[in-house]
Amino acid sequence: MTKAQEETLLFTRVSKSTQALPVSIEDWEKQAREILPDGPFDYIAGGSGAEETLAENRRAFSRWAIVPRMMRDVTNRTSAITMFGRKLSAPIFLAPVGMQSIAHRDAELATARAAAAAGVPFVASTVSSTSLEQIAEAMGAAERWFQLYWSNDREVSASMVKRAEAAGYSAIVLTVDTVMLGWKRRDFRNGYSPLREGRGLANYITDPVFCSRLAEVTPENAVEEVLKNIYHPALNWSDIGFLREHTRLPILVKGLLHPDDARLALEHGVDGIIVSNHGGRQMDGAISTLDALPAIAEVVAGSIPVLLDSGVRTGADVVKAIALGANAVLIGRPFLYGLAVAGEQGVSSVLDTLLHEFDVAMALSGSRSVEDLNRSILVRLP
Ligand SMILES: Cc1cc2nc3c(=O)[nH]c(=O)nc-3n(C[C@H](O)[C@H](O)[C@H](O)COP(=O)(O)O)c2cc1C
Ligand SMILES: O=C(O)C(=O)c1ccccc1
Repeated sequence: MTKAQEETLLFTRVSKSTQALPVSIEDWEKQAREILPDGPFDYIAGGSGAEETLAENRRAFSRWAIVPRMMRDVTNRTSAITMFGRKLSAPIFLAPVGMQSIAHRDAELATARAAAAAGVPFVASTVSSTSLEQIAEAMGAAERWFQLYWSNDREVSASMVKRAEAAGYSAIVLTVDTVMLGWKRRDFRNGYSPLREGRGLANYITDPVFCSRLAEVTPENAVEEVLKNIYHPALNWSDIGFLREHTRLPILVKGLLHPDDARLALEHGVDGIIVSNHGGRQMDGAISTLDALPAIAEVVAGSIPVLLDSGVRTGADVVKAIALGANAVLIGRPFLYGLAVAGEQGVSSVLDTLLHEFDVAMALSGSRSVEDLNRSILVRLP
């Protein structure tokens, strides 16, 4: 980029920022709080228990400082990566988030369109407000993965995975940290349960196997049956074998924090790991993901992709996670705040900011590519 081009970029950004849209995630969150009722806002923003892990996820990023390198000619740089043989424009994904209609009426369709436009992969949740086929249609050929919540009735799991494969999803993300729902005080206080409200039914009531299990397909019956399946404490490593028999797609497990579990994931032929504590919404008191990452990256040693989520908010956060061994990161709440405040445009704006921040952070830390980022530019603060 020439100096003139850079000035133009900066100038457009400055003139754009005179519009009403927020610039920082903190500001997006503030506006979302103003727009949304307490129930949905607290459901999105909150964590489980005393919300210690929720806070710890952010603190962990502050405990690492970037020690940037200079004089490295960062004119020609790229944030592109390759994962499962596919080229992605940046190491940034939208995390699976269910029931997006609680944030905005356009729900997942708005998010999926914004993701497709930005070239950022979208991970569709099992408990989406719109079906995986509708989401696929909104995305055209853009990269999408499907997140599976295991069902006790595993034929339901198999059916959803088959549908995802048919609808052009290119990986399956099995979430393993939610065998039951986390203990969320804010939701008890607000008496709020979007699942009970029937916000996450779309993939279930469009599923032939799921529907065949209902005496009659009514929203009430569907909600009861979903609640029965969402509680699946029997989930264990042997279930990976069952999934493998039903799909040719790469299988990632989401929610690992222990290096011994990473070892087991490799033994069971998993294709990728997402280091996650569910954004501090499941096991409160759990280790932050940034603290859990190095030991897992060491076990995996580059043999399969390792992704991280929970607390990623800025371009510098992305640099830190990658320098500590992640191949990519996912963001959850930030895009939801964008969605709540301004629908598709809000998600686009949050993504645009994060992608540019990452590019600037990479360049200013002295890196030309994602592969250039490593431990040598980080120090752990006392
Ligand atoms: C409102 C909400 C709904 C979520 N729903 C799902 C879900 O359906 N499936 C899943 O695997 N994770 C779900 N998550 C967890 C996210 O995928 C992700 O792990 C987490 O939001 C990352 O942390 P962050 O919000 O700090 O970026 C949800 C998170 C939020 C905030
Ligand atoms: O809210 C969540 O974090 C979540 O993952 C979830 C899980 C099951 C049903 C609804 C939401």
